[in-house]
Amino acid sequence: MIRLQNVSKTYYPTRKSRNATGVEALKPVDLHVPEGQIHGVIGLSGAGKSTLIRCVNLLERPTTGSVSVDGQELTDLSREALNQARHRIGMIFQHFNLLTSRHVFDNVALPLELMGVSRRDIRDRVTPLLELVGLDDKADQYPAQLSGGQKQRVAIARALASRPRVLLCDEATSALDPHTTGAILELLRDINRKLGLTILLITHEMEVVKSICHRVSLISDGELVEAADVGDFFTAPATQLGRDFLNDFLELEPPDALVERLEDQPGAHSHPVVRLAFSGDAVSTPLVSRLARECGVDVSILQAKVESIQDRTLGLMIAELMGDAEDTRRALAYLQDHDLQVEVLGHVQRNA
Ligand SMILES: Nc1ncnc2c1ncn2[C@@H]1O[C@H](COP(=O)(O)OP(=O)(O)OP(=O)(O)O)[C@@H](O)[C@H]1O
Repeated sequence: MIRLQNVSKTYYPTRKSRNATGVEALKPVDLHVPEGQIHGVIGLSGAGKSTLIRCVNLLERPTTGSVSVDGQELTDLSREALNQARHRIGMIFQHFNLLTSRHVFDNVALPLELMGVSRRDIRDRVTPLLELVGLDDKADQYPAQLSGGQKQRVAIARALASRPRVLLCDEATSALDPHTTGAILELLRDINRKLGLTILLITHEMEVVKSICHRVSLISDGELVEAADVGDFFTAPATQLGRDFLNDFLELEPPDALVERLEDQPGAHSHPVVRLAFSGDAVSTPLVSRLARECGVDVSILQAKVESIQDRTLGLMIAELMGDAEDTRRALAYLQDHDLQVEVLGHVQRNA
């Protein structure tokens, strides 16, 4: 449904300064979001998320590459044809971008007015949309009279007015409290299911990815460095940045007192400290007793938790494996053989 090929964006100070050094916000990226999927792009501030999503509806014109939405190449279109094509691409923003002088009904009606739709057809379209987003009793209120969550609901209804095939969400919940964020994400999931709408969203919050995305891409310094189904990403991120996002989200870091004692290299009397992630059958395996029985190592659990990521269960643990060098080596091999993700955080002297 959305296909970016070789899309890059360099910002130059002025239109005529292409020979000057610009800011390379997006390096050439490829991205494919199939119909009906919710795809999240996550990254740190300044990574290029907004630039990427704004290239999809050409709010930013890419410096290179092709952008195709619903089978239509957008970069070749005339201004008028592009305006037509944009009716099929709704967008919502972090700060809602509502017109303060129009009440709720007229905010939602705006794109239809611009399309020249009759007043009667507008009523027939806007009324069920307000019901869909749960604001049918607020039609005559002004944005200033609404909460943040309600404003975003108006923005969602407005984005849906032209019956788009695709919805772009630019940090749509970043200005909302956690409870309201949950409600808006629930609404987006509902819309995705009911209308079969394809959604591309950008966020810096793992909670958003965990709650509603089917697939996620990680953006860093203008590059898409990792892409995975959400269950896989939360179980075994492929990059260090992915692991950092996951660990921050799960708040699973070794205690500070232990970090200070960690050494990179094993010593004659040190033990490895490991971070383990396990999903599927491994969650219900009596791991600790098996390591003791089969490998002869004792396991000191420093932190552990179990998370539900959509339909998967993810177990996480930080543990010290205590035994001689040969036994701990066997224990690490045992864990890897049983499909656990094992990261050795360092080594700690037993009697330090
Ligand atoms: N109009 C612009 N002119 C010049 N540089 C820009 C422009 N817009 C963005 N940039 C630069 O491009 C890079 C990527 O910015 P972008 O806004 O896409 O990142 P982001 O991941 O959305 O960040 P944030 O989460 O903070 O909004 C940054 O270095 C930014 O300073």
